[in-house]
Amino acid sequence: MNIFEFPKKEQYAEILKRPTMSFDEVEQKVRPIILEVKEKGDEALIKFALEFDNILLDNFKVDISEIQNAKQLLDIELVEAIDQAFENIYTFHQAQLITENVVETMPGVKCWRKSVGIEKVGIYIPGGSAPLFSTVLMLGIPALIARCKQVVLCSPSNHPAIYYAAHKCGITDVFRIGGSQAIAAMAFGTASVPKVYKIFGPGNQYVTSAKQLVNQFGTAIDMPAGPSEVAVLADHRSNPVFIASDLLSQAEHGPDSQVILVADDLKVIQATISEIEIQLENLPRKDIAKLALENSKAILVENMEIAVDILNEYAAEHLILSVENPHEIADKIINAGSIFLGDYTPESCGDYASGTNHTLPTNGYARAYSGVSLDSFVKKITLQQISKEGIKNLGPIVEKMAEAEQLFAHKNAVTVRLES
Ligand SMILES: NC(=O)c1ccc[n+]([C@@H]2O[C@H](COP(=O)([O-])OP(=O)(O)OC[C@H]3O[C@@H](n4cnc5c(N)ncnc54)[C@H](O)[C@@H]3O)[C@@H](O)[C@H]2O)c1
Ligand SMILES: N[C@H](CO)Cc1c[nH]c[nH+]1
Ligand SMILES: [Zn+2]
Repeated sequence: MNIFEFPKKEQYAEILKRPTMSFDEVEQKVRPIILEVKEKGDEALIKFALEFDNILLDNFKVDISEIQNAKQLLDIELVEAIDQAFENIYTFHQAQLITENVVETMPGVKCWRKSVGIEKVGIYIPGGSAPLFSTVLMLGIPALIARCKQVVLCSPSNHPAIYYAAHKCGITDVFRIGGSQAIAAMAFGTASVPKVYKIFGPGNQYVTSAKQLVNQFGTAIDMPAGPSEVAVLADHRSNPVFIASDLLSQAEHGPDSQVILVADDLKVIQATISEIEIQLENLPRKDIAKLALENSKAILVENMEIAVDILNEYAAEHLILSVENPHEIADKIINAGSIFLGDYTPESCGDYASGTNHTLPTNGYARAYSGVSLDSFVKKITLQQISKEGIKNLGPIVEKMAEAEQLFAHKNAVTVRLES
């Protein structure tokens, strides 16, 4: 992890570059996969499962009995942990249900909205290097609350915890398919896999690029949620043991993950880097984490104002504010997927069980995108009703505007009513 001391503003972009492949580079690999699945359906899925996942499957659909009986294969403590995480995530997302007000914009002109769950959704659960069953909860729970009628789940992993979490969320359409081919299968549909309207879920660069590509063919997506990243802001009083553990928690996701430490105290940076070396040795995924650390940076700044500038430019997926006054700093952050305040809020808690969603925008997309929430699974339909009194109040305004746009049929739709 290289240290950059007091960088100038014009150096920020170079220092904060992500280690991911360029969009064109990944797209070149992914586009042919997508097109082959579109054209050949299940036949292409069988070929790619063998090529990329080394599995020979003739049936991708997971038997319902495997989903119903998965709990029995899990250790009881894990079942209890999943159950509690389910409760917390459910509670946080259910609180996002809002009652829409009917707004009277002019006397007799009433406008309102209703939320409707997207009928058919697809959720991708990463499973290439680790079976991320927590992601089933993060996507399955809001889909359940939104009352999406059909939820299709694809994952390259057949870990029973994925199936147990799916069972808890009422998901029965589960397919053992991974990577960009899974995204294409859900976008276009195949003989085995139903076509959906919107695809959700994190994944590696191939998965993320595939989502962006199928979006061009007309399937909606949540957002680009690629290789995990975290930025930590520390000050003189931060605990290097805590910070090192937080940085490593995201570094272990994959070699293309990135972690960033910003601090106004060189001693804290140095102590954190030493601590990373110590903690790394005990991690089973230390080789992966080491590679991610090669892409990672520590930045020494003059003060917290500059730190905030850098963090807003970086737009981290996760931002931990391990500082004396985290609320004050959080108020100044405008670009981040999810913010963790104080010394006792490790990002891992948001990854699994505090309640917030862990499917978040990476690679700087937090400048414009939000993470997954209940809203991601619903459409808001606007409704309006205008009374006879209302058309008298609003009609002349619409007539005037329609005439100015030279759209006389528009004007007439009002005029015939005003004259009736
Ligand atoms: N942003 C978020 O919200 C978030 C949340 C959780 C995880 N993640 C990220 O998800 C990712 C999970 O990655 P993963 O690889 O473990 O699992 P994954 O399920 O995303 O990808 C595995 C699939 O990639 C495909 N693949 C592998 N090599 C390929 C190649 N050379 N060409 C084409 N396809 C190939 C395979 O089909 C395989 O099934 C990590 O990067 C992690 O950081 C992000
Ligand atoms: N940190 C990931 C989001 O970037 C989510 C996750 C799942 N399991 C562990 N972590
Ligand atoms: Zn994580």
